[in-house]
Amino acid sequence: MIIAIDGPAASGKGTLARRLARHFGLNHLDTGLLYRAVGQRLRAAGLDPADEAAAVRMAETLDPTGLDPEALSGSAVGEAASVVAAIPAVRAALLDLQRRFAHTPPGAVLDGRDIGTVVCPDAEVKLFVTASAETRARRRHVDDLRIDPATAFETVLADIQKRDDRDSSREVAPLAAAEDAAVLDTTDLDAEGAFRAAVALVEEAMALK
Ligand SMILES: Nc1ncnc2c1ncn2[C@@H]1O[C@H](COP(=O)(O)OP(=O)(O)OP(=O)(O)O)[C@@H](O)[C@H]1O
Ligand SMILES: Nc1ccn([C@@H]2O[C@H](COP(=O)(O)O)[C@@H](O)[C@H]2O)c(=O)n1
Repeated sequence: MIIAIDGPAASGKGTLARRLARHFGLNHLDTGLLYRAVGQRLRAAGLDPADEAAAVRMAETLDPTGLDPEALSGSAVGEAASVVAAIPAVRAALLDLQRRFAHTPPGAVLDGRDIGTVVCPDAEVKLFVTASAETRARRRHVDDLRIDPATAFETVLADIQKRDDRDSSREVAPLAAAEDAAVLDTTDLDAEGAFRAAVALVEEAMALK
């Protein structure tokens, strides 16, 4: 079984994907980490994330094993990831490995922006996880305060909105719900409520197969 989970920044898709993978005995891939790793490699080399040739080189030579979510967290890396993710050749370089992961037994939960639309259009289950920008920023602000206690809520909200705008408006594989995705709005759900709702949606989708 392949479960595709897409949604905007800080919507809770990663949290949900990890729990669903555990619950259904599937592998899990946070595809945002791939774009974050490319962005981070460019930053570490002192290069501009918009440098297309360098970004493609970094994507083509990326070792996807052992990426450290902690080291790749943070808004600066997220911003760089969003810039490299708008480059079609970067996306092309990362496509095969995502598909291979998805199709490796026993199956997988992948979360990102284009899983249901591009990476795994034939996924048995597709969820589009969302929440209001203010709610998402409040959740991410809690994360960011642990790294920098001086982080302002308004900065987190502005970063999220900027990233959403870029991810939704790019020409290739924009952030969008697949036509056959079930939309799960978690604005008024805590993580446990979102998980229960998602399990029900997965079981409903599988019962129809
Ligand atoms: N339903 C929920 N209610 C409250 N907090 C939540 C909920 N789901 C996730 N969170 C918290 O919100 C924050 C963002 O969640 P998470 O990292 O899963 O989002 P994401 O969509 O994967 O983010 P990114 O786009 O950065 O990959 C985390 O601190 C997580 O614990
Ligand atoms: N399938 C995906 C996954 C991610 N991106 C881009 O990477 C950025 C960081 O992703 P997070 O999930 O870790 O926030 C994101 O803003 C996207 O630009 C993508 O394009 N496709």
